[in-house]
Amino acid sequence: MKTLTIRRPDDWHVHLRDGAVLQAVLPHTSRDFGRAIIMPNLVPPVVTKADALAYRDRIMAALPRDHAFEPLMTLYVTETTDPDDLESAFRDGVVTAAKLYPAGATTNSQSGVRDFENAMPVFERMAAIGMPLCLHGEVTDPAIDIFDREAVFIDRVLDPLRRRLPELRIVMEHLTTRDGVDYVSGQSANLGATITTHHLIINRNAILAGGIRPHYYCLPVAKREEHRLALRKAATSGDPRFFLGTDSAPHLDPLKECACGCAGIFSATNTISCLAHVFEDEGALDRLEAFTSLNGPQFYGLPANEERITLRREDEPVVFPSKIDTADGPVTLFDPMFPIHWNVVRQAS
Ligand SMILES: NC(=O)N[C@@H](CC(=O)O)C(=O)O
Ligand SMILES: [Zn+2]
Ligand SMILES: [Zn+2]
Repeated sequence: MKTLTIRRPDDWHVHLRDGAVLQAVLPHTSRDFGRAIIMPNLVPPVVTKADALAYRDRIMAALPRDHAFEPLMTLYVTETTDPDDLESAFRDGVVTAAKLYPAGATTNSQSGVRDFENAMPVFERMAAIGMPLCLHGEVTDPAIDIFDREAVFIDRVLDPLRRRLPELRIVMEHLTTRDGVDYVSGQSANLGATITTHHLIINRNAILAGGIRPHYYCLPVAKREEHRLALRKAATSGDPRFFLGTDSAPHLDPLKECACGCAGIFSATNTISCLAHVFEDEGALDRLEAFTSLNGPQFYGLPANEERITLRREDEPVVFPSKIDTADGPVTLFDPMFPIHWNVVRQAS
């Protein structure tokens, strides 16, 4: 039987939410991942050091006792973020990065930044103290086609910001296009990108296959097949600029299965199994560890996890639940639409 042992992965972009959903989804992340960058787009968002401390406490309180997991907190940048509070949160190790949402770009981004000029003092402080900036990289101009919003963001926002503040460390989150892969590949320093599991597996057809399929809708929206292929090449290349950020983003089923469904795909439960399938398909199982466990810590200046996990290729497909239950209702799990044979071997606890 085929097995693969790798350093314990980290998730460099995850939504854990709060309350009953946090309680239900956290074990799915903390079981397989050693650390994760925790997105701050709660309602209201995590904007101050005090908010981040309180949210971290709620996460730790929800953590199963036998899971060793470190949440790496982030602050949500607004036009009124206080650079001193942000610096203090970073220097005290309360937060690892700050997250910028263009206002209106995605779920709970209404408190985000409208005019980037107003966030420049925050970016300058971050550059000075070496604090990474995570970007939701899509323009919000309604005149721009939704499938072009990432590529236009790179031209209009990311590249000018990089020229103005080349020392600012930036992560282009959930990259979805060949344009993004090409841009990141062409930069020599201070730029990395996360790639989700689902963008390596689906293209935009999945959202509209025989009907509208809300559980394949996320932002940035999945693009054409040529973009998926570029993402697969980047993720499986071993290039240290690309690393895993699952963007596992749970929404209760009724909020997705409706006339104006929320964006977000919940994938924490089967992400590692899906990734092993993708890397095997690409003949790159030997580079899975770089993508899931080495490149991210290297970008963030952290040591790789010392623990290991073992994956085993089962003869029979591994069965995952189609939904998980929370006290607030069900959340549908990402279905990759192929049989999954790779399983994370669970240690008896
Ligand atoms: N990715 C998504 O489709 N949704 C995320 C927000 C985000 O990461 O943009 C969410 O919070 O639900
Ligand atoms: Zn986003
Ligand atoms: Zn996200």
